[in-house]
Amino acid sequence: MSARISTLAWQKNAVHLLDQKVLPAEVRTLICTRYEEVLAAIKDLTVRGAPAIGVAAAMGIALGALALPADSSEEFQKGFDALCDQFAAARPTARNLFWAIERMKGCFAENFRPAESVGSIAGETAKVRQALVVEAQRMAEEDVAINRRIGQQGQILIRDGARILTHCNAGALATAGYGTALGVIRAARDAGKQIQVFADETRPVLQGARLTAWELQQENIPVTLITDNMAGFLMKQGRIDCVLVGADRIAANGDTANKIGTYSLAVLASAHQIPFYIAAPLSTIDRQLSSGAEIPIEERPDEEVLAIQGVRIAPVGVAVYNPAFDVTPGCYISAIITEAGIAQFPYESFLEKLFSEKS
Ligand SMILES: CSC[C@H]1O[C@H](OP(=O)(O)O)[C@H](O)[C@@H]1O
Repeated sequence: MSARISTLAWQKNAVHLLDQKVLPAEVRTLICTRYEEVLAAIKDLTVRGAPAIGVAAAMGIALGALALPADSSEEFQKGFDALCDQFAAARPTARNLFWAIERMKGCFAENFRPAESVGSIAGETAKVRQALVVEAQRMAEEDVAINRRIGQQGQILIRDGARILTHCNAGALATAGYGTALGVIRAARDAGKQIQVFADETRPVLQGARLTAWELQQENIPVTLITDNMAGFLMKQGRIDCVLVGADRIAANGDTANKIGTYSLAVLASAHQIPFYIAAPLSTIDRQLSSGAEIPIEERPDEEVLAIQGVRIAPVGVAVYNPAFDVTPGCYISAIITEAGIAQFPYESFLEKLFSEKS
């Protein structure tokens, strides 16, 4: 077994982030001592993946709160709210980012009592600052436990000998550990099932080629790298038994936003009668959205399409379109695997049932 991949960690009032921009060529940790560094790391994909950016934002907010000026209760509250607003603007699609910020706001509200006098402000804010650190660390631990439960739930869908196609990276690197889609793969492996994975390279920034292939190799899980345009050919050859991917935001009707290219895979899987599975924690589900039409789709810098790891591959001046996600309608999704159980179409009722059973 490889050493556990440490995607992110809180250590001695600093946030340690495995720098995913340089994997697999280099295994480098970015040590953030200021919240601005965590914020920048979310924006530039140093840390990425819906659950991972949620936990990273929580740790970034806790880090920022340690340095908030507090000459008065109002100043401290305003500073905290501004911190949360900055992280909420980092990336628009992953529901987990906003879910994590809401958790941190709840922790603040639960622990902060406006000081009666200037003299007591220090004591008041010290308590809140520590509570936020504890909450961020708790979210990281909870995420790993949730992913393990997703793995246990989902592995029953994976037969012995299964050939699984995955897209992007929904592994330990996209979470606080263990992974969602790759968590199901780990659980199936641990249940003694012989599986093999086909990993889409996932343009433009190659999370599949650089991250999923590397992550599975660390644990000797058989993985074959393919380019994104090969998936249909393998399905036609009868070499894929199921598609298994993560998610960034799931609407109440099961419509799911995930890395660009996921929708194409879902349509191809449907055309070939291949099961198409989403693995995601309940914190990815946005019950306020009735359908995927309302999910904000992030558009990212042209440079991600124009170059690969800094090497230009397109002519200067060419127009670029770079949506980071697409939305797969629930009718193309065979099952949504969560820590509370497996939902199937029609998703409104199934997902509501999972939430009610969890609470
Ligand atoms: C377990 S969620 C992983 C999810 O996030 C990825 O997007 P990005 O790498 O841009 O953060 C991708 O959509 C994955 O499926």
